[in-house]
Amino acid sequence: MLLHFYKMTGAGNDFVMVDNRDLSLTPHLDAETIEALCNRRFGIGADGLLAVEPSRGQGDYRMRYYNADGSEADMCGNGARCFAAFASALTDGDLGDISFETAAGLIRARFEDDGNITISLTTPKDLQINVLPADDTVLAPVHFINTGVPHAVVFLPSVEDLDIVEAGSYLRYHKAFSPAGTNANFAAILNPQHLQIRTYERGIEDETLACGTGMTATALLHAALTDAPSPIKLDVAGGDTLSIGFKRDGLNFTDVTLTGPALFVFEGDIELTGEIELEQH
Ligand SMILES: N[C@@H](CCC[C@H](N)C(=O)O)C(=O)O
Repeated sequence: MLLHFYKMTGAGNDFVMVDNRDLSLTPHLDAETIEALCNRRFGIGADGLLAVEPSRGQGDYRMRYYNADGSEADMCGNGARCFAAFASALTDGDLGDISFETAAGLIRARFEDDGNITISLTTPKDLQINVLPADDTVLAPVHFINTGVPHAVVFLPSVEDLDIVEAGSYLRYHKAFSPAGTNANFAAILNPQHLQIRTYERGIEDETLACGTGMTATALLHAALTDAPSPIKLDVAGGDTLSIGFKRDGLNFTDVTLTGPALFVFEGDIELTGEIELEQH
């Protein structure tokens, strides 16, 4: 079977995008196939795959997100911006606001005049300060919040030279976060409203160049710990700077937004047996 796909990137977090509005792809979107499509040496190469599906009652569409290892996750922040642009383009949208269901809840997307996209996230939950103490691997106390998917967050004086795979995989598989595991974020405070962040992602099992729900988790925990006001900007490993907005009442956060880019990279067809045939333009 020949699968038509699009490749998009949200601040360096990259995705295979497929149109499954008629649900004809559903039998083909198994974990093994998704892992093969996301493989960077034998497939298209991506951190994950996003499928546009019909709404089941709430919103204009349903967003399905799969990590590069084929596991399905409840939410993806960078993916949600790419999903909004892709779904809007598929339906010749006028780039007006759209909304879509995710397993984490309803997400709204707004297309900004500068080309960025702002998504409104679901209300974060399970905020915990000092879940784990500093030790030889993570070097500072570990905090936690679920911003659609689980995130551990560690604030350090610098994240430039940190071994993210070592520290990230340690937290990702730590018994404190089992059985679901967690994504792991490491951030340095540049000024009260500006952070630098690096993220190890569950399901990719490596550092990614950006993680939207991870940026959100880190900004909210930073605000909870320091009283920093909204918005908070974050420099990500891919080179972009994104912005998190929120309202806060103590440790409760509402009206959480993530603003950043979503870009088309290329489109093509791939035979699901493995041969890639790119379209000529
Ligand atoms: N890259 C995403 C998060 C994707 C899900 C994550 N890997 C998980 O399994 O929890 C983002 O931009 O939020």
